[in-house]
Amino acid sequence: MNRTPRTLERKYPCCQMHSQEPLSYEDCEATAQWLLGHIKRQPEIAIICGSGLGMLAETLEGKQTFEYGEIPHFPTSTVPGHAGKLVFGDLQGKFCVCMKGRFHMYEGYPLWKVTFPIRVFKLLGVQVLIVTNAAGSLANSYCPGDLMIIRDHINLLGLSGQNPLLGPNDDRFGPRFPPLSDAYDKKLRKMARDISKRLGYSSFVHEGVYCMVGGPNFESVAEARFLHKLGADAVGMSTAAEVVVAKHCGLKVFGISFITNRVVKEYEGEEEVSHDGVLEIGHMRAATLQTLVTELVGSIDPNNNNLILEEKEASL
Ligand SMILES: O=P(O)(O)O[C@H]1O[C@H](CO)[C@@H](O)[C@H]1O
Ligand SMILES: Nc1nc2[nH]cnc2c(=O)[nH]1
Repeated sequence: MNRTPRTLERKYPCCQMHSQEPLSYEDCEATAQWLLGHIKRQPEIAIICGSGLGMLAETLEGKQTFEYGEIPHFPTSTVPGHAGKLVFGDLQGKFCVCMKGRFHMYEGYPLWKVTFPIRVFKLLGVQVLIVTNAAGSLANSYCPGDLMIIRDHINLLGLSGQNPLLGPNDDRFGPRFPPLSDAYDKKLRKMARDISKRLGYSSFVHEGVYCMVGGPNFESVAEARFLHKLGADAVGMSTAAEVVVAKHCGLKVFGISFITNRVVKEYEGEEEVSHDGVLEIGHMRAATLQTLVTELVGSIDPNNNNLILEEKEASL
């Protein structure tokens, strides 16, 4: 039974989504077919731009842009810093699709809706997913403006029963019990580390563990200490659910966090985090993330199981 008050539904259309069944394989196919009917060829690499990191999409050549609202079954973006546009175009000679804005559970979307675009990407022919996000640092050595290659994640929502794969499994996407021990591709991580070295970025590019929480509030001091003790180096409100769905349907994944703030771990501290602050540092300092991701895309051969373009292998 739908218990969402009608006035709420009118104001926040995403509230309606809670009452719907997850979108089916056929719905994903319908969206993919609609997009394939409008684009020149199948994309090989998908990139999700995190909060305030959408400028990467602007660097694609021969851009074709779709508002989320015009794409069948697509949710709409409601968060500042997430433009709500799907951009197709060439980056370093690879045909890419960029989400300029992602969806979050705190917007009122169930996780199957948050992750719907990933399955559409798979059906479009995408082989590699690059996820980016804005995150707060828990590791003492990280500073705002640093980058963190994601080695692994703690999916706090998943551990407590909020998983995008809940419900009947459709084997056409992937297995009922997908393994997640190699979620963030080892070769892509090594490539990114090597590229960071070559670019002279090593002093501010780390590799660590991202923790996904539900949000929308930022962490209390006790929560921040708890997450740090759990083994998380950075925390945010996205990414892990997308990666679960990407791995389920067989995509290779690379993830990177842009550290926008230190998470407050001391009661005496004066710092206070805000979304405006997150966006501001993104605008000021995200060029390094853009350069690293662009170089990585240039080094990937999505059709080679080894993932590395042969001519680039020597220079890495
Ligand atoms: O993860 P992305 O979408 O980059 O955004 C991060 O920034 C927002 C908070 O400022 C939250 O949505 C958090 O998850
Ligand atoms: N949960 C969480 N998300 C963020 N996104 C950007 N910074 C933060 C943060 O400090 N905490």
